[in-house]
Amino acid sequence: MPHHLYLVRHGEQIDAEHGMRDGGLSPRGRRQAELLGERLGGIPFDAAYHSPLQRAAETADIIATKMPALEPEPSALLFDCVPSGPAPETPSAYAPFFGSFTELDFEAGRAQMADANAEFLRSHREDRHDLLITHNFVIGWFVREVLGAPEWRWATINQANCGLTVLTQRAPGRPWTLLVHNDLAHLPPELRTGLPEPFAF
Ligand SMILES: O=C(O)[C@H](O)COP(=O)(O)O
Repeated sequence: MPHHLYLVRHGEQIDAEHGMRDGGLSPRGRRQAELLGERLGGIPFDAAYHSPLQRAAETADIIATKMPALEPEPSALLFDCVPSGPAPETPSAYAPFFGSFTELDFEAGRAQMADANAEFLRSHREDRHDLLITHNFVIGWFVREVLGAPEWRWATINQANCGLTVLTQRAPGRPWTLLVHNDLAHLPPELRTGLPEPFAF
């Protein structure tokens, strides 16, 4: 009775590099979403949820055009957030990264992600496939959670636009496993965007 949770980062946002807070997808982002939709087309999803932000909602709409039975719904649990702050054991090299956020960000983010984990990682008795279309930090936190890694590790787990990450629970009550992380096989090199470091693979 496996339960598969497919985590997808939204497609490339228009003007993201200029710091726009939210916006629609760029032409490249729309193409990323189309190709991801084609890749996921054969999966019998039970449900799909997306962050309410425009870049995630548009990605969900495009993916859904490839799967007419799928009706993605917005979920505030998938909103972009900062899942937690640094802890005493956080390596000092990460201090500048966390320094751009506030205690309020950390508090709200941790509460949101606790609710998101409780909702989307709960056990089901039947086979299940759920699709979540969300943000880089949110996916990093889910991966950290199932690996049992220290909280600050979410900041070091990154995904490209329309990269595919899959978490699986083989049966109710069994541990969640990381089956796939940031798989980009459906995207040609010119559509692999959204990671801070240059990458070409
Ligand atoms: O990684 C980040 O900076 C935030 O989570 C925003 O990511 P997004 O581009 O996936 O929305």
